[in-house]
Amino acid sequence: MAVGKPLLEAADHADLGFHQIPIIDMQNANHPDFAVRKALAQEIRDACINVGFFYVKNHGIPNDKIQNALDAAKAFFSLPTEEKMKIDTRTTPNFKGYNGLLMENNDPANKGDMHEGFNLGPEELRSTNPTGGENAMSGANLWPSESAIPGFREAVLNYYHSAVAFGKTLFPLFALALELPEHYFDDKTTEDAAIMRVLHYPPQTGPVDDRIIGIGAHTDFECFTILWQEPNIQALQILNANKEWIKAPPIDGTLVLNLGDQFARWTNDVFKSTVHRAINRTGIRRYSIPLFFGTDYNVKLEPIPSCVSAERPPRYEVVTAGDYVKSRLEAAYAATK
Ligand SMILES: O=C(O)CCC(=O)C(=O)O
Ligand SMILES: [Fe+2]
Repeated sequence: MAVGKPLLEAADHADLGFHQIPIIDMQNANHPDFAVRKALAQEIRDACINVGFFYVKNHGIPNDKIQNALDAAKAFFSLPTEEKMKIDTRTTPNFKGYNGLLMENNDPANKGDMHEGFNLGPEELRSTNPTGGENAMSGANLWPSESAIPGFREAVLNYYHSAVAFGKTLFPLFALALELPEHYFDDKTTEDAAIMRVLHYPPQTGPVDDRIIGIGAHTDFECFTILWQEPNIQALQILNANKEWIKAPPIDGTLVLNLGDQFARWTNDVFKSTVHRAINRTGIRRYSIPLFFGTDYNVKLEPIPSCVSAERPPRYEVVTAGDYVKSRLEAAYAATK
């Protein structure tokens, strides 16, 4: 176990053959005592170095907001296809709006993902970053009409804002986990660069083509993902270093937290962006709501000094967060075949 070791030493001794995903209690995320926050950051650090996934409990997102977002999702995906297609992602900049089954493909070895989704980003551009403003991911959200689905927008935005607020409390903890000043990411996270997806996975029963699953094997693009998954339905799996798929079942009262490529880039792979996929063979339709939180889109993903050494030289070409996210989205939407 890596507890207590300096950051790079812990990363060099990472144990990536995990079979279990830690559960971390976020009760003390804003505790007034620095030592308490630092201890929590240490727990997070070990999960980030060894697994790249953990569950969070006491995340503070109220249950009724989750339930209302779920009800909104169910109502939205029950709309007639032609209503949903009025907000087809392909008609908008930057993949907002609706994508139908198989319109996206997250694993280039596969044929397409067996889910449909509604995608949104921040409602307004509110960067205070000196490099802020228009960016690679700019573009308004595209909502279904209020008359087609009353209350959808409000329910989805209520959950979005709660999840963004929770996400904002995590950046200082990740900074402490990286032996950085607690507010290191503050000036890099001024615009809430968070994309959310409301997803519906139809059940796949009978013979299933292995190249058409709920969402193909992939890493996420941003710093971290806050994932709500529907209770009692097993679909999410994560890949360990021994190439074993480890189940990540929903656990009551928790959300899944996983790291994405932006953090792998910021940390020069000290934090792991772990491959995962979802397959719904339960016979029951499944809903999930991932929110992907990155650094401001015009910020460059440069490796932070505590994660670079003579033995660990920079591993990635430096690009802006926005260009990175956009290139990955373009690839996912181009790669259905
Ligand atoms: O639905 C899930 O459990 C996973 C979704 C996911 O991995 C994604 O949207 O990136
Ligand atoms: Fe993902």
